[in-house]
Amino acid sequence: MSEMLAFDQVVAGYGSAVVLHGLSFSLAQGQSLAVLGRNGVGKTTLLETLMGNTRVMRGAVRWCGEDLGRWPSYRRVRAGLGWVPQEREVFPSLTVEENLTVVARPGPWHLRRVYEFFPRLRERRGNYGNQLSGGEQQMLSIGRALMTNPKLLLLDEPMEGLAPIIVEELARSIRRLCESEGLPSIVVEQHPVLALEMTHQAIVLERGTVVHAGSSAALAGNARLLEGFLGVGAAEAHIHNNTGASNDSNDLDDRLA
Ligand SMILES: Nc1ncnc2c1ncn2[C@@H]1O[C@H](COP(=O)(O)OP(=O)(O)OP(=O)(O)O)[C@@H](O)[C@H]1O
Repeated sequence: MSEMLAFDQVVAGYGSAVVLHGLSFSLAQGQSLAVLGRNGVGKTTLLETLMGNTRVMRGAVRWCGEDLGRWPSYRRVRAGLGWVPQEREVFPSLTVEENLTVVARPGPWHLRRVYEFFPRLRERRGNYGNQLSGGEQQMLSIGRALMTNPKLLLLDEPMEGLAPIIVEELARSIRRLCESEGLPSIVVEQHPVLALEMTHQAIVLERGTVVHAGSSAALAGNARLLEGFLGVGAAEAHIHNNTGASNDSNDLDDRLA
């Protein structure tokens, strides 16, 4: 499989502060990646570096064979990087529909298709950004990234602060984007079990470097590694298995409202 993305010995940070210390990994075309690690190890900084928001001191970031070098963020969006920031950054004084159309770029994703993918957004099309629940805001943030017609979605803790039933629904949507719509993601997540279920490959960061890289399925099945790298014990798996992976859409509607 050909390479889609590679970080090659990247040293990067903010001002004089170095956060990524020679970080390397590569991702093949069509593959989704979970980026895992404890607090403050550089997961968000990896995404910020991909979007051109950090100072890269050494190394290279290659995207579809091109060295991104000093490309500004807007050029990275045009090249196919779809940024879904941790803060969601929905425009509060624009309607759902205006939030979507204001960033539209030509391609297979358009308003109708985004509404088909997230019917909830169609129902809320006339509501302002600040009138939405957390789950709806996250759908809008992902929908807005889809409207830029990306080749890769960058999701920074997409499940943060959401109710378990919404988390499961969003996880299904993100999986569906990759499996049915051919759109892979990089998922930065605090919940490793969930992130591993949503992705093909996984890397674990410690102090700004990669300390483990492999398939998500293999890591999910290795309790010793999970515990060692992330402190994830049987407790999290138990909690996760009880988050209500329900298909009850009425239940979901209630929780989204
Ligand atoms: N804009 C910034 N300026 C200076 N330092 C920053 C900035 N953003 C993050 N950092 C520092 O970089 C380090 C890594 O932060 P980062 O947000 O990438 O970690 P993370 O793995 O995503 O953690 P978390 O899960 O807590 O979000 C931290 O020490 C953080 O304080």
